[in-house]
Amino acid sequence: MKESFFNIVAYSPLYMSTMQPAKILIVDDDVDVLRAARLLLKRHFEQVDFEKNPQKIPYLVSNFDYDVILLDMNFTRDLSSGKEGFEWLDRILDIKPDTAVVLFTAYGDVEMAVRAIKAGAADFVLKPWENEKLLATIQSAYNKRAAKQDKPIVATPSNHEMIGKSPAMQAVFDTVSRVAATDANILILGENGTGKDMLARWIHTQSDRSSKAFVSVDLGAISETLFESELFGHVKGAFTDAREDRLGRFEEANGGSIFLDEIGNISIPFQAKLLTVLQNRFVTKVGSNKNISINVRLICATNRNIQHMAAQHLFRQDLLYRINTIEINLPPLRERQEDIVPLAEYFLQLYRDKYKRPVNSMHESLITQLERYEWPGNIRELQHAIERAVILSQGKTLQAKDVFVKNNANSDQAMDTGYNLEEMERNVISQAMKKCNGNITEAAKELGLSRAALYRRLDKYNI
Ligand SMILES: Nc1ncnc2c1ncn2[C@@H]1O[C@H](COP(=O)(O)OP(=O)(O)OP(=O)(O)O)[C@@H](O)[C@H]1O
Repeated sequence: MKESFFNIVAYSPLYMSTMQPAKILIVDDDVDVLRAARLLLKRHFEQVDFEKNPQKIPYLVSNFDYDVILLDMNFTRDLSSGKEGFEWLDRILDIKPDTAVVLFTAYGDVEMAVRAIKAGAADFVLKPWENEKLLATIQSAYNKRAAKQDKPIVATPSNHEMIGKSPAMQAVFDTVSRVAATDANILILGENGTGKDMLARWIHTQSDRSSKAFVSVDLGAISETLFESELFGHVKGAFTDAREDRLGRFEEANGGSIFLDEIGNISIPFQAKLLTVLQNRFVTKVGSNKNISINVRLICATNRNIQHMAAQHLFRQDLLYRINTIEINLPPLRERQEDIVPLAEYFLQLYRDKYKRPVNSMHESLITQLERYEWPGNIRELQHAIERAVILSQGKTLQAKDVFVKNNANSDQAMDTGYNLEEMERNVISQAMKKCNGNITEAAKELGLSRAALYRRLDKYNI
């Protein structure tokens, strides 16, 4: 069948051993979005179809058993209200009530997405998306559906190898090898970008639960109104718009692991609710009085000084005792210098292959600068810097100027002082990140931005 971005291209699954057994449909009227999302998803999921025209949705949903539908909220008829998204969500759920619908949402439409979740959508993803987040969201939506249908649940794919030859990282790996197979609760501490999420996934894959779900929840991104419904689920009719029963994240993770990221960010009342669930080992859906027992391995993470928070009564000491049976500290990159070059080499290989660039080595002066720089955004910053440099590089050897654009290794004065607005925004964000030692939540506060908005800009500027 000829490939065209205006029609569905193929309904036949591609069977590959590394593929996840999910059938995905993407519906969006933006051809570039379709193209980019499909390119990414087809590397991970067995069948990825796409459709530009939403009118075809009823036919497709009735005839093909999609696990997950990635649905735009606005098509051309009505550019920004999201009304069409709601109508199509309703149609899909009328035809196949158990389809997991993930909404594509422009930044600024988050309130609307929250309403959509209450109306039965599985989740939402902000456009432009972060690849890892999009993959994790689709995986999680698939797992939710699989759990309802008794289908096999798959672990979230991890794209990367975990690098670390420094004594600090060797000690971390040693701890992980001893505790992964136990069911001990683990608390991972570390600045933003130090690899907490990656380590949590790694622990899961090393555990006996690896064939079951790994469910990641960013507690910092869940609004207070959605907290309980998101974590514990709700029953049909629990509130206006609750048109279907909703599986909570704990139930979704049953048998596997749940990763509660940014645990230091939840309010005291929700800390109490979480503690009750962890103590009793059952959840109660919003609107129900039935207890559902859960069997999950708990991994939590935070970039905040949680002991200090507990001392100041900002975090419940009893909850802290529950979650930190084993505490793992991921040191900032500046404290594990031995890892900088191996990581840079690893990312160089990764992006050279991904973008098919000729570059294959790093100049000595670049190595010196990499080791001298403080890396306030830690591994994420290094990864983005190398990715950008590989894309822009001309020759076979990566030079210092390719990585440290207008920014010499250690100094703040190295920031560009021109009047280009984008450059100025980039510089202000870099400075805020430095000032807050790479802490996204604090930098976002400092800049008057939401975390999501800051993440988008960090991505945009490859900071
Ligand atoms: N040891 C490592 N080896 C290779 N890549 C790594 C390593 N640690 C982290 N990364 C990569 O760095 C990026 C940031 O890691 P991750 O998201 O796990 O950090 P984090 O501490 O959870 O960040 P945040 O607190 O901001 O959510 C990811 O792309 C991850 O794949």
